[in-house]
Amino acid sequence: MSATDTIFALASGAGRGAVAILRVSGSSSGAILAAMAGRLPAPRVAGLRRLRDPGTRETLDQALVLWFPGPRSYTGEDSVELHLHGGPAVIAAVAGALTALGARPAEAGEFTRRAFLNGRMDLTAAEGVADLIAAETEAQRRQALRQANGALAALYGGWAARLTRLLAHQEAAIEFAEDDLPTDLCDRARTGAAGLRGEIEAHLADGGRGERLREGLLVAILGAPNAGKSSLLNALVGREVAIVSARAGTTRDVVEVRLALAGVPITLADTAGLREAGDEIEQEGIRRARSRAEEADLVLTVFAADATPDAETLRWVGPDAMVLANKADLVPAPAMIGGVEALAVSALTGAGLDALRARLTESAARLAGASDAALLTRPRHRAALTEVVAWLGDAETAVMPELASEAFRAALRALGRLTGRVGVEDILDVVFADFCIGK
Ligand SMILES: Nc1nc2c(ncn2[C@@H]2O[C@H](COP(=O)(O)OP(=O)(O)OP(=O)(O)O)[C@@H](O)[C@H]2O)c(=O)[nH]1
Ligand SMILES: [K+]
Ligand SMILES: [Mg+2]
Repeated sequence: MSATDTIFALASGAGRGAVAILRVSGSSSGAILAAMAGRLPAPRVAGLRRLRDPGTRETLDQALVLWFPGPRSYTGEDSVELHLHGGPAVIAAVAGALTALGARPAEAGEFTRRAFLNGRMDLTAAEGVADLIAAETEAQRRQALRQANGALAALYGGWAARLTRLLAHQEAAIEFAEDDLPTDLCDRARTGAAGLRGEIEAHLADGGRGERLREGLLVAILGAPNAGKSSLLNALVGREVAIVSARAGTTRDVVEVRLALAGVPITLADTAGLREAGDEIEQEGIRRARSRAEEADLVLTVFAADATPDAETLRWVGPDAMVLANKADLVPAPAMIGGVEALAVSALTGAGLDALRARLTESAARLAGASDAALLTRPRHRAALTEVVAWLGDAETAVMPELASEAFRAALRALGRLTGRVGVEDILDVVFADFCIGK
């Protein structure tokens, strides 16, 4: 598999459709299009063409074709789009012709990988493209689109440029210590490092919202047997997803449903009622309930209003929990449980469920909702930036200019791994631009 092959792939969804789009990229794209369609249309303007089999000259389809000469294409290479009639036989015939003309099927992500390699986007933008395709909700779409359009690339690219400048200053201070360059270069680098570190730390202190929005929230419903957990799950999604019965210990496995609130995808998990008794199977269910609750971004801790709060469930009253007093139709619900305000609800009558939905929506928005800021979205981003912060701290406290220099270099490498680009040439450019050393 060579990166210089001409590749093709179905860009539209698989199966029957009105239109199917085959995308071709690589240096032979133009020649392949000419062999199949005759005259090339003007760049980036759709043209109607008969596509012919290169061997038999049989017409395979009448198609709209587009010609994108590089570098002004998605991949940066010469590219072609074929808008075909969307039947499987048409697609297969045209794909066969493309193969006969020397193109090969693309691997997963290969178009975007080429776009990255050709400098059309940085790594974070490429990730944004992947997220955009995977986006299930409005808020996810917005976040992914922003990243695909280069919001993180711009932010991190700006930091890399500043870091490069700091390194250049530091290097100049070492190299030209005898010359009449400003003697406070080291101090300036140190101050600059502290400023940059502060900005990156502020970016990191986002409560994990971007990552949570990308992955979706996990909300676990926890409580004693018969508190009404499964009834609540069903009432919240408006379907009989989980089995409800008057027998304690009905739910054994974790039952999960997907929903979206505030544009945030949520997995709502109903779990086995917490208690010491029960058979082996129920105990395994309870173990799973606890482990799901531990992973959860938010726990709905459910008590039955007509029962004394049990110690087992009271342990799950905390800062990441929302306390519910269910069965409020039976008795007046306590205002507080375990020292925390309890929301009175009834899965049976639906009372309080609107308030619960509003509280959940609020939490979803707070934990992961859409933001105008460019948020980091992957653990990879967090790890790299945390490393940059540590190196900047080292640069600030370095006892020798050479050590500060090394720390700046390491910070730049970490940032370069994040965006997928960093070069020594950049550093040389800045040194010469800033100080006119050859003069
Ligand atoms: N009156 C009243 N009954 C309810 C309410 N919610 C649930 N129930 C009843 O309480 C019983 C238990 O409900 P479930 O939803 O199965 O309770 P659970 O917490 O999932 O129970 P386990 O799965 O056994 O842990 C059923 O008979 C429900 O009909 C409510 O708000 N009011
Ligand atoms: K039950
Ligand atoms: Mg249940």
